This record gives sequence, structure tokens and C-alpha cells, in this order.
Amino acid sequence: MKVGSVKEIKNNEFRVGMIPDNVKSYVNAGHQVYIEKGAGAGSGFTDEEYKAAGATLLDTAKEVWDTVEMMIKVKEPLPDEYPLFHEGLILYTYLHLAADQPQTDALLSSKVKGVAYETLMDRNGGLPLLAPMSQIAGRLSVQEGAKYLEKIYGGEGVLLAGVPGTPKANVVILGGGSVGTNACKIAVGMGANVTILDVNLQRLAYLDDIFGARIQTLASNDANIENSVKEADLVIGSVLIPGKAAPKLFKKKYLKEMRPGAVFVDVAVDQGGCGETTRVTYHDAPIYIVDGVVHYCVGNMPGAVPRTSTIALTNATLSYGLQIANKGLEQACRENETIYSAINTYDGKLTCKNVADSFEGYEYVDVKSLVN
Ligand SMILES: NC(=O)C1=CN([C@@H]2O[C@H](COP(=O)(O)OP(=O)(O)OC[C@H]3O[C@@H](n4cnc5c(N)ncnc54)[C@H](O)[C@@H]3O)[C@@H](O)[C@H]2O)C=CC1
Ligand SMILES: CC(=O)C(=O)O
Repeated sequence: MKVGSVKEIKNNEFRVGMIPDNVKSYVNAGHQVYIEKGAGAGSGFTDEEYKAAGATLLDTAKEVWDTVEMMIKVKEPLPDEYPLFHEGLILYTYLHLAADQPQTDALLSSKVKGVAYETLMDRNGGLPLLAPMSQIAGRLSVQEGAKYLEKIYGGEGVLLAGVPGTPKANVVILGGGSVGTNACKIAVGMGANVTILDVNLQRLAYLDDIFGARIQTLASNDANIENSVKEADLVIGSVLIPGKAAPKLFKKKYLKEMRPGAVFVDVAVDQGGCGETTRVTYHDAPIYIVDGVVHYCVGNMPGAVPRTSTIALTNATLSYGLQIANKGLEQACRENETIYSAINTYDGKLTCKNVADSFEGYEYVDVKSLVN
């Protein structure tokens, strides 16, 4: 199969879909690999390394899009990329369609096979292609939160750990999955008081087992969320219902009850955000303030540490990518049924139920009825 990667065009996005070692794996399996010149530079991978691994370097993204049967990306395509779609193309990347109706329409009308990293669910209910970026974003969320608590950024001027004789900061984490657990690890490590809320009580029991008395776990409901965020210095939004738009748990009315200069980091912004006052921001202007509360809502947080992120992402995506390239998408699904869960669009049909439920008037079609 002809596979390839292009330079990401999202604001300050420096990750890349394939590293030179991945190219070797695809070439050894008999595939042809096409890479846009300079695609890996932001993550520290040179054109010479891609060439030495067996890739053909092309001058423009358009040449790569036009050549390949499977495009291996990182971020969802942006409007400038929609005209480059072609029928039957396998697009293997993050899509986050529930937050992006125009992209959904473009994938459907051009009959692209949209294989979304974030909805691929393994047999244990895990999200193996989302988890590595969630680990990174979770860890970064506390780092960024700590920074924006500084006075010069509009923050309340609080140090997470405090010092002897002063209160520690209160960190409240909404959602205790991969992002939440990694945020918790860093916040506990930095000496903050941490409260973590989830609807999944088994998950809370697991978190209680690992962190013990160093954290407070609470069932996620309106009363517990409101009481916790009122006392919070830093709130981290990290809930997910795979494929669906995020529930708006962090309400506008809470902002006035919080301390001026408290910070809200909404990691779930890529699924539309879990705050009523969330709007997408970018690395070059990551914050805005509503009712005194600093909001950080960057949808590609791991792009800030692209070397680590690219290696972590491609560690996870390579094996599924090879299965798809080696067997074709349809046969790969038949032999490994977990891959069905990643297919969000197929032959002009919307094949992820949670995405279809997020929009008015879109019909869901079971992908198995199309593939088998
Ligand atoms: N902004 C960025 O750069 C990045 C964003 N993300 C996003 O972060 C979000 C979280 O991802 P993961 O932690 O990997 O998901 P996950 O599935 O591991 O965890 C989500 C957790 O939310 C919980 N949850 C669901 N509804 C809830 C509710 N009403 N109240 C409290 N908890 C609730 C679930 O039980 C689960 O434990 C996703 O939207 C993901 O796409 C991930 C990586 C980077
Ligand atoms: C998960 C995601 O969208 C990201 O890492 O940018």
C-alpha cells in the first residue's frame, strides 16, 4: 500500500504521524512510504533520516495527499486540507468529529474512510491510541495550570505546594481516566491538595488504591462538583464519553463563586470542552479570562512537547497502522474487531454512533453492515 505523512498545519503543531523507524517497518512489510519534506523537523527528525529509512520525500503536502492510499497524521484535517481528500482514502489520525461538523461533512461527501485514533477501543474498554497523548496532556495540564496561577498571567498568585506555614493549593480534577490520573500524579507530586471526581466508582476505587490518603475521591454529581470548584485554585477538565461531545459539567454560574485568578484547564476541549465557558484556544494565545477565572483550552496540548509526544504516539499507532496497510482496512477489521471501533466515516456513511448522536439529522450506520 502507498502510505504517507504530511507536515501538520494546525497552529503550533510540531508532531508528525510517522517517524523514520516507522518508515522502516512499513518498507520492510512491502509498502511504499511518502513523506512531505520537512514534516518531521518540528519533532527533530530530518529528511535525511526519512530517506535513509526508505521513504520518498515529496516537495508539497498536495503531492503526498494525491499519492497515498493511507494518510497517517496526528491532528484532525483543517479546512485547507478538505479539498485534498479523495474517495477511498484511509485517513488514520485524531478526528474528534463530535466537535467538528464541517470536517464530518467533508469526510462524508468525499467518501474518506476516517479511522479515528480517539475512538479505537480495545477489548478491555481502553483507548490505546488516545492514552499516550492523554498521559502527556494530563501531566502538562498541571504544569500549565501552575504557570497561569502566576500573577503576571492573571492568576491568583498561588504556588501549588505552598511553603511551610501557608496553605497548599487545591486542585480539582473532573474525570479520573488517563488525563485525570496523570494530572493527579503530577499535582500530588507537586504537593497540592487534590480532589478527583468521576462517575465511575470502580475508577475512584482504583485511584484510592494507588494514591491512598494523598487524594480525596468524590462521586461526580452537580453538588460535589460545585462544592469542590468553589474552593479550587486549579480545575482540570478531563471527562470523556468516547466519540461524544463532552458533558458541560463546569457551569458558568460557578465562576462567580470561585476565587478571582483561579485557573480552569479544559483538556476535554477537543471533544467540545466540559465547561460552559470553554472556547478553543491555541498555543500562541492559550488563555482568556471569564468572570475572573483564567481559562486554558488548547486542543493540541501535546504539540508543546513534540519530540516526546511523537515518539509516544507512534509507539501506539504503528501496530494498528501496519495491520491496516498489510491486510487492507476491511480484512484488518475482520481479523481484529477492535479496529471497527475506530472507523467514524466509511463510504459516505457516519459509522460512529456517539458522533451521529452529537448532531441533528445525521444517520448512524453500523460499519459491520458495510464491511462484511
Ligand atoms: N487537549 C488536548 O490536547 C488533549 C485532550 N485529550 C482529551 O482529554 C479527554 C479525556 O481523555 P482520557 O482521560 O484519555 O479519557 P478516559 O476515557 O481515559 O477518561 C475519561 C473519564 O471521564 C469519566 N467521566 C465520564 N463522564 C463523567 C462525568 N459526568 N463526571 C466525571 N467523570 C466522567 C469517565 O468515567 C472516565 O474515567 C478526552 O476528551 C481526550 O480527547 C486527550 C489528550 C490531549
Ligand atoms: C488527543 C489529541 O487530539 C491530541 O493529542 O492532540
